[in-house]
Amino acid sequence: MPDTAGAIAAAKAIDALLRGWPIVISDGADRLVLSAVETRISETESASQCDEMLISAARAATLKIINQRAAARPDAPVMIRTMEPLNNVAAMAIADPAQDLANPLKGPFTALPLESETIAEAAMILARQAGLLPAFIIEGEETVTPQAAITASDAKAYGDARMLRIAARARLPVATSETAEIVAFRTMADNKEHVALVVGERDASLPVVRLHSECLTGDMLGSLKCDCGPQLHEALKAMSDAQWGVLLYLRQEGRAIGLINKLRAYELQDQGFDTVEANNRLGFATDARDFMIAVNMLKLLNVDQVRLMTNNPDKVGRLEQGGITVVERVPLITPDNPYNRRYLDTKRDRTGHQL
Ligand SMILES: Nc1nc2c(ncn2[C@@H]2O[C@H](COP(=O)(O)OP(=O)(O)OP(=O)(O)O)[C@@H](O)[C@H]2O)c(=O)[nH]1
Ligand SMILES: [Zn+2]
Repeated sequence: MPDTAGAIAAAKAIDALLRGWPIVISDGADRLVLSAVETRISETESASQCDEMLISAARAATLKIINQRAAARPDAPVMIRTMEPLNNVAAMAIADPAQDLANPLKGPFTALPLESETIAEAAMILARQAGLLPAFIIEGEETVTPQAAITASDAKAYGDARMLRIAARARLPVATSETAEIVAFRTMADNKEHVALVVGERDASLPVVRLHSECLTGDMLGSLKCDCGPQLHEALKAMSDAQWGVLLYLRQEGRAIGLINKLRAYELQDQGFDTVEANNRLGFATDARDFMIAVNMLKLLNVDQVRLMTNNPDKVGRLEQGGITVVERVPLITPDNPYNRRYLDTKRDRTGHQL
């Protein structure tokens, strides 16, 4: 059964974090009151200073802070204390790797024992779901009033792909096919409007299917840094050439770290890091996408066998795990250019793309 109460608590917590309000995350005996560094608003002067922060393992490694809790897993978030109280600007410099070159000297810090790894990890999940940098200020219980309360396990209920349903469908003639239908999905677990375009007339043949993750820069602005725009158009053309096909337009911008964090990753790429290193340095997984959303969209469309257009074997594996049979993988190779060559090389060499 989908966890409705958990999803509601998570949605409220994410909303509060985006507004700069403190939240409380609890887990059994432990609780932590925290605000996202990026949006934190301090209502009173006394609340504006802080000396404890929760940061990602990757960020701690970059700042050369060793997790001092012997039992902690190497990728567990790290709690730090600064010598001097910090204001929001100084806290942001600790949180954001983009400022490292301009502002290399930070600290000294002490790593504190992490009372609850589960709470710390829940905070990291909420930051990613909110599209915020995964860095938090620990607030004093007596100085702030939390605006949302959530348990660590509720954080994991957010985005539960099972809560998806078809909300609207309509004919949508497009440039590559006059017989296309758009199907929009709604989920109460997040506020993302995922969409499918069913191209052509459904028949007994296996559909060509493309899972396309949102890329504002590539899809809309013609960015040359990635292959998304050309892949989108190539896929639509392939679907009209075949008898029919289904394009899923998944609202997982930046491999699900959100547009702003993706642009932060671009800033790091301008400094020399590749797409994988940039994600990791920001404190995110290399690929944070949840393909169960795609699985459930296909099931709601009564599509359970596909010819999948992708170069990414991980997409094939994740669809199969969800119960969709990938009868064939159809490569989707688009021309490279001087701006996306390194990105494509990294996909081939580090994330197993067959390019
Ligand atoms: N975080 C991050 N996301 C990126 C970057 N470049 C592109 N993206 C995102 O990556 C996603 C690309 O998704 P897809 O083309 O569906 O997937 P893929 O894993 O490349 O696999 P293919 O099916 O072979 O294209 C989009 O959400 C883009 O916004 C980057 O440098 N950093
Ligand atoms: Zn792109």
